[in-house]
Amino acid sequence: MAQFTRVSRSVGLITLQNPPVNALSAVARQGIVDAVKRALSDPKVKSVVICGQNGIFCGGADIKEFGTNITGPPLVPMIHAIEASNKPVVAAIEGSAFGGGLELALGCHYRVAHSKAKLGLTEVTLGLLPAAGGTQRLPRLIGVPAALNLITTGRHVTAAEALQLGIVDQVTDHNAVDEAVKFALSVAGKSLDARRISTYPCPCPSDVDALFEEVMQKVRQSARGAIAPIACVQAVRAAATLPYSQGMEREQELMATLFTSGQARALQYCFFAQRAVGRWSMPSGARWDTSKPRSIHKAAVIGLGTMGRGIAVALAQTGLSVVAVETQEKQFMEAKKMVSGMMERGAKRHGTAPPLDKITYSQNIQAVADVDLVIEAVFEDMALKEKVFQQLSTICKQGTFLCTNTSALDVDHLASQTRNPELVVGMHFFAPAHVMKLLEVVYGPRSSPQAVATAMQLGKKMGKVSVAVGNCRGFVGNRMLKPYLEQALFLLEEGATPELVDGALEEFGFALGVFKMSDLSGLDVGWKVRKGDGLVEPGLASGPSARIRQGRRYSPLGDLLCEQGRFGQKTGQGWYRYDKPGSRVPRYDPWLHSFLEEYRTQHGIVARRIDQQEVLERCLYALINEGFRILEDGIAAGPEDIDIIYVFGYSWPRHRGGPMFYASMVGLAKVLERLEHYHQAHPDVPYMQPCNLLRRLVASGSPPVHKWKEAIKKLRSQL
Ligand SMILES: CC(C)(COP(=O)(O)OP(=O)(O)OC[C@H]1O[C@@H](n2cnc3c(N)ncnc32)[C@H](O)[C@@H]1OP(=O)(O)O)[C@@H](O)C(=O)NCCC(=O)NCCSC(=O)C[C@@H](O)CCCCCCCCCCCCC(=O)O
Repeated sequence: MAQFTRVSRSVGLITLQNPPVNALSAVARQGIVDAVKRALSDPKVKSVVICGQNGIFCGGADIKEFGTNITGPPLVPMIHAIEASNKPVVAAIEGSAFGGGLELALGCHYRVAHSKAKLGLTEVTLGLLPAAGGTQRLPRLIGVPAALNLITTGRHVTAAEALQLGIVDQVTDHNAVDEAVKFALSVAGKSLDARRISTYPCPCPSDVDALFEEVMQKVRQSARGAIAPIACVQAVRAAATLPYSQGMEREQELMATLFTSGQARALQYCFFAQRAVGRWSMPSGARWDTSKPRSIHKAAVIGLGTMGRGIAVALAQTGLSVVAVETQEKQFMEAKKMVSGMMERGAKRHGTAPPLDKITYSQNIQAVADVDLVIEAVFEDMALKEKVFQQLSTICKQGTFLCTNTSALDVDHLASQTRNPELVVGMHFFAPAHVMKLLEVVYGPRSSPQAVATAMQLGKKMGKVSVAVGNCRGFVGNRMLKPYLEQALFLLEEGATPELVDGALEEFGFALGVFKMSDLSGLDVGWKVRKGDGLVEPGLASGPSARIRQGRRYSPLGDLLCEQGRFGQKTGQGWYRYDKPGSRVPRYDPWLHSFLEEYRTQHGIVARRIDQQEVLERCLYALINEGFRILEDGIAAGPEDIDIIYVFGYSWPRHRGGPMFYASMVGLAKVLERLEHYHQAHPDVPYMQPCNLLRRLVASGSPPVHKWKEAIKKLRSQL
């Protein structure tokens, strides 16, 4: 797990060998300890280089070991031994040096990085802090403000930035190991007194208290309830105010609290879930590893509204040739300008050239005749989409994949409009499409495994986290959103306010509560869908039947707001009031509160006191219950798929691990009991009726979330 060789006569080369990322597992740590001992005791070795095999230095501690009984030599003394060595040790950093990997490099006396390498103390993203001396060495090396920035965000820095910050001593475009060996030869025999970072004083601004107070305030605001960033600040504060050994003690103390926390479990679950969703499977048995994607060189986007523009930019940024089609003159001219602007701003941020020449624009759909894949992004209207798919089926060359960016409509029905339904899949992007990381790839019963594999691969190329899901109304994300939104409206009817409901959800960790989010997306979007579903009845009718539609409880509150022209931010009024149309800061709206009171009086509802716990239980458990139904129906292959969709697409707080993980943390029996309670209280709300799968999981002893897939398979086979 760590190979020792002698190179250039006097350099001991230690190569970490733990594929795929050279994580510091117990065996790897033992390997390093043994190799270092060997290097230090070999009189022919005058200096040492540590590198990783296969072009990656080290991905840090082995996350799979967390939560198990950790054996093997601990990291901290191992790194101390390297730092204390009287022979110079040089880290040769290629690929990545993350977490414990960078901490290992900081224990070395010198660091040489390849120009393409990335470095970072990423522990905070896993609910931890850099506990192998990272919080104590980095501020001593680069100063408190820069270290705080890196440690509290887990941000990756390029080799160039690392050089500028002083994290590395040299950056090379050549082979980093060869360069590190040359470097090691040049420093052999030199004094190491000034190279042991733990002995450095911590460079600190004069008013430490004010600095940390300010940083803590900022971190608390952006952490949305996550505890690790706060512990990171506390640990760096120890570096700034205590001698190194006491700082190390504080680092360990803080790590001990984080290490066993539910948040760390949730964040580490998300890390693995994000990778697991790439290993997709379909109920037909088709899988990621047996389905070969086709290469896409040229793609088209049909419809250059908000979504189409974002998709065109995202495609062009991957280097594909893109044909962007918009048939309406006014929209066409506006879209061309907007798309160029979006690409220019993106390029400026990344310091690259905008890929303007990658896109050709046309007002004629015939322009897509020779593309390999089309993404239709016209208005969300089935009749219009049907027409587009019929046209595409005749215009496009043989074998072109036809994708729809619908957010809820029936992908299989669209496939039925074409000659080759096996080439049709949904690619559901989230707005803004060139920014949001999530992509739902929706397969219908006739979609071929190759079409799914191609869409998944294209998503990956676009930098998206792609999740393959089955075809149903709203797919996974929007289907689960419906009961969540519905509960929020029922709570308003019963006595809550938008401020109370949003406050509870934001305290839980959502970036925006449900009403602020609705104002942002536009209330008219859902209104149009409800009209299409025959749910909207104009006017403020009274009597018990006014709040029943299609045999179930219905709240017309959203419809009533839309009738008043209150569409949210864009009209300056929605669930909140805004200073002017397009403003983003929601303000308390006395009109809305009187309107709610009037509404309750009209319907004979006596407002009652609703607390935050009821808000969370009703909104979140209704959403989770639908998640179980989705698993039961086979629309999502496993809980990880749902959780990743919610974390990346719906701002579910990552430190809570996604809705299904959260349910497992709360306890399935508790979720079931609360759903039963609310269903009894509201028998006319079918979403509150506990799903069979949830009942059966509870009956089978509430297996942990990573065993649900297996349990569901078993339950299915028993039917
Ligand atoms: C490295 C990457 C950038 C590579 O990306 P790439 O896209 O190439 O590949 P993948 O991401 O797909 O990964 C491939 C494969 O490898 C798995 N993997 C990746 N990293 C790790 C890892 N660190 N450990 C294990 N496995 C890993 C990944 O899951 C994939 O496999 P899969 O089967 O899932 O497909 C990228 O992978 C990446 O970013 N990795 C994570 C980097 C990272 O964040 N590292 C930090 C790790 S945490 C750490 O280092 C902590 C340190 O500070 C050490 C602290 C010492 C702690 C000691 C314990 C103290 C206990 C104290 C408490 C005591 C309590 C008490 O008192 O009782």
